[in-house]
Amino acid sequence: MASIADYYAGKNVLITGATGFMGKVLVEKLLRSCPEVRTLYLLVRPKAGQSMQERVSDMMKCKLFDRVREDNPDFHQKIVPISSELTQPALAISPEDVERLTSCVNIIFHCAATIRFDEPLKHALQLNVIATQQLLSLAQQMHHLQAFIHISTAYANCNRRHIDEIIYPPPVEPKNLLSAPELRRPNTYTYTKALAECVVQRESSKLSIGIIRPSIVGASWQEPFPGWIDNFNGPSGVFIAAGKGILRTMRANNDAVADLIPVDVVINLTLAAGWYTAVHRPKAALVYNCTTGGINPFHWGEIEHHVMSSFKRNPLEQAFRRPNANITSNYLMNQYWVLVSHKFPALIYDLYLRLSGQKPQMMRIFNRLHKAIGLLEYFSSQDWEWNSENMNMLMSQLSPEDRKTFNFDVRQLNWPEYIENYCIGTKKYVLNEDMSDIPAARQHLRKLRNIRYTFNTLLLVFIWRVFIARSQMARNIWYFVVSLCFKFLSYFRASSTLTN
Ligand SMILES: CCCCCCCCCCCCCCCCCCCC(=O)SCCNC(=O)CCNC(=O)[C@H](O)C(C)(C)COP(=O)(O)OP(=O)(O)OC[C@H]1O[C@@H](n2cnc3c(N)ncnc32)[C@H](O)[C@@H]1OP(=O)(O)O
Ligand SMILES: NC(=O)C1=CN([C@@H]2O[C@H](COP(=O)(O)OP(=O)(O)OC[C@H]3O[C@@H](n4cnc5c(N)ncnc54)[C@H](OP(=O)(O)O)[C@@H]3O)[C@@H](O)[C@H]2O)C=CC1
Repeated sequence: MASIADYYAGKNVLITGATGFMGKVLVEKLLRSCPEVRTLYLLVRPKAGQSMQERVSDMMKCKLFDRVREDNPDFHQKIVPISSELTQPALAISPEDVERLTSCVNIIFHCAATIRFDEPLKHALQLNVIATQQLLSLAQQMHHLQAFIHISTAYANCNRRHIDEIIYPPPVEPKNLLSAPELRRPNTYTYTKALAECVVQRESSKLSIGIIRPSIVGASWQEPFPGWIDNFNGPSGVFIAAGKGILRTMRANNDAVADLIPVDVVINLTLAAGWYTAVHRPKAALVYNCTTGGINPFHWGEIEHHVMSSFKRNPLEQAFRRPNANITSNYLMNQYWVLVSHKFPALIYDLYLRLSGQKPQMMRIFNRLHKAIGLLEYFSSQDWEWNSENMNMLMSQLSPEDRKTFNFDVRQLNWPEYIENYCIGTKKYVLNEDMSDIPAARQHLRKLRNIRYTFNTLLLVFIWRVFIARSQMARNIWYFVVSLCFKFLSYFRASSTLTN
């Protein structure tokens, strides 16, 4: 049987969502590990005043593509951007481009989606469901299509505890989308991704389909280099906020499995699934739960520990406070720490900003942070069990060489090392901070520690003074404690003089 790279040789690949986090890693890996691939057609929209060509050229200049650039400086010749706005009728692809795509595309990777948890339902449906339906219709017109790979999420069925590699009945009949009475999901994202799976499954008699369900996608593990990450989504924003000393408490279950999956693992599995689907043409859509919890579990409590110690070793610049965050599943305890460790320092800092003639901002930052954290807590407070038989089956189908090149064996993942690289990745690639500034960042943390000691001492003295001034009993206790200390001191001094 052909190896994965041999299969992709000479193939025309269509990718949606190529400018996104996972799309970029997919494009990079295809170009690097399948150098004979013919053309990558990327459906891209103009955005923020940039044309689609400008966006794609900028993307290819990014550090992520350094290794590909080294291997083949002309790699951009294989990339053809196609203008498309997925929320428009017929995906807003010009008739000439439709003609071109239908005559040559061999495999489709559909990554585009809105992944915001607070997306208005109408827009989430438009992009995650209706655009998927339209892409499937386009796929059916393609004369040489061999596989359609849809990227879903492991949380599409998060209303269940145990999740098999099957498509469950939709939360509502997709045809009656806009009259949905209630979501029965924590957000519009998971709801619309569940609907999209049904829409995809319904075409599986006409197309060869694979559905990839990653859990919480994090920084790269190994490829193209460890720790690559470019956004604040999911845990990345939480890690950064904790590393900056802003986030000190969050509601999460220490003992619940943190089902993080490195982005390169997801992409390797996706490419392998594309190969398998095209070569074996399974009769029904195969679903691949792409998760770590059942294979190499790691828990939120352990993540907290490793994130904190990593940011103490490699601090972020200009931290607000020393990184020291705790997670708790207790609602009241969390509320207490929110008050003491978030709101109180924010108030004091905003007061300082006001007094120094600057605009207060900390309370606003905390309000946004609490909104974001509130949306994530559903996922960090409980666990799920995913069946990953198809992932294992796929691994068993790969040659030893492909198993190395397209490695998705998460049993080999060393979590502490991964988390360390992840935290360093957020520093280098999300915040664009230089590693050479670490000594200055450490110095800043020492300054913060001294400020805290001074503040705490002054606060203690102030409280005690107020207390002593008002209560005879407090004064008596104070004199008693002080005289006891003196007695102990003179006892130890006397006994040490005797022994000498
Ligand atoms: C106590 C700490 C210990 C650490 C250990 C414990 C860690 C527990 C972590 C738990 C994490 C659990 C995560 C579970 C997620 C599972 C989900 C299922 C997986 C998936 O299938 S999809 C991927 C997940 N999707 C997301 O994560 C999207 C969630 N985000 C949103 O929905 C919105 O961004 C949000 C949160 C509603 C905020 O919206 P809004 O206020 O409108 O802000 P913007 O998104 O427009 O962003 C504006 C601007 O701010 C930047 N930004 C965003 N977040 C942060 C941040 N945390 N810190 C700093 N800056 C941030 C953002 O990039 C934008 O910048 P621009 O320059 O682009 O304007
Ligand atoms: N990140 C995660 O933790 C997880 C992600 N997934 C799934 O993986 C896939 C990729 O996610 P991820 O890369 O993180 O998401 P990103 O938000 O980083 O990327 C989304 C992509 O979709 C494109 N897109 C959005 N709206 C449109 C539109 N109207 N027209 C054309 N393109 C559009 C974006 O293009 P543009 O640059 O123009 O905005 C971007 O390329 C999604 O299907 C998601 O559901 C699943 C599990 C976890």
